[in-house]
Amino acid sequence: MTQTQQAPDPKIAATASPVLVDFQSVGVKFKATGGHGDVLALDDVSLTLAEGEFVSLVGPSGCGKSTLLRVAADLLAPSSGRATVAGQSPKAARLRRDIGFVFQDSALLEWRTILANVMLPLELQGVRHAEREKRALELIRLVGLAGFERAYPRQLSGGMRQRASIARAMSTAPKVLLMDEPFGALDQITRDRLNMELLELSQRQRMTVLFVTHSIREAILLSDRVVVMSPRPGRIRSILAIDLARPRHLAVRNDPKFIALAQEGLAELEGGFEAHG
Ligand SMILES: Nc1ncnc2c1ncn2[C@@H]1O[C@H](COP(=O)(O)OP(=O)(O)OP(=O)(O)O)[C@@H](O)[C@H]1O
Repeated sequence: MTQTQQAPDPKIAATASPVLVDFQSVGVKFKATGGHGDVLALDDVSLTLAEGEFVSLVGPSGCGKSTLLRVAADLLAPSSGRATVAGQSPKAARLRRDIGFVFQDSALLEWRTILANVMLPLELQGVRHAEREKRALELIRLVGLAGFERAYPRQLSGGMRQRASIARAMSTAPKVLLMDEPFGALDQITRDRLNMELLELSQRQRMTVLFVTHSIREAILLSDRVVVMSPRPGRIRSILAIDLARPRHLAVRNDPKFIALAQEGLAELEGGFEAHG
């Protein structure tokens, strides 16, 4: 295999802010099942996210993007290397509710109202009822769902459900938000709108976000850095620094700088395929 692995540019990785997510030579191997050999899903992935940074992972299907997120979320232990979140193990970070997770499917509890869904993590944390209701109502307003507190998930559109699941993930004021293709199932206009809202929210709350998407344009629109991964075994192929001014609006996609970055990102993705094939 002639795959090249560009070393991440230290200039873009280094910032003065503390490191919030740290992957050190992370490898994940899934054990053989039912006639299939072992699957090396991730190989030697090192990546750090500084506080307040928005980093996206892009790469072909099966390159290990979700696997990397699952390592940070303590849903999966790495086979080699280590990960820390907010200076502790992912498990400790999860128990302290320093991690918020948003999936592609909103994963809301259908039998609970939107308010009760958003309050759930606080309930598990033992926060008093009055306090958790106050916080949940604020978040519901923040994500643009005021008026739908008593609605059930099935009464909401896909975009509204994703807003609710973002509010729920933010309810414990996590230090790190992990988002796995949160807008992948939405139509383009709803997706654009939620991208704008997430841009604003992440800026305002100075959130540290690790975001998985298949769309290089979505990644560039939102991120400070875009990590391009190569096909299995997933490795970091290159890292693009997105030096577009903030606050950003959808119109930035017409900016020649944006177009050049999108071309570069696409070339990196295609290069990964060619090197692999
Ligand atoms: N629990 C598991 N057991 C065995 N193999 C797994 C398991 N979870 C993931 N894999 C394999 O690991 C590889 C990486 O999967 P992962 O879901 O992380 O990829 P991805 O980049 O997120 O893909 P997609 O873009 O399609 O969501 C894939 O080959 C997948 O089949």
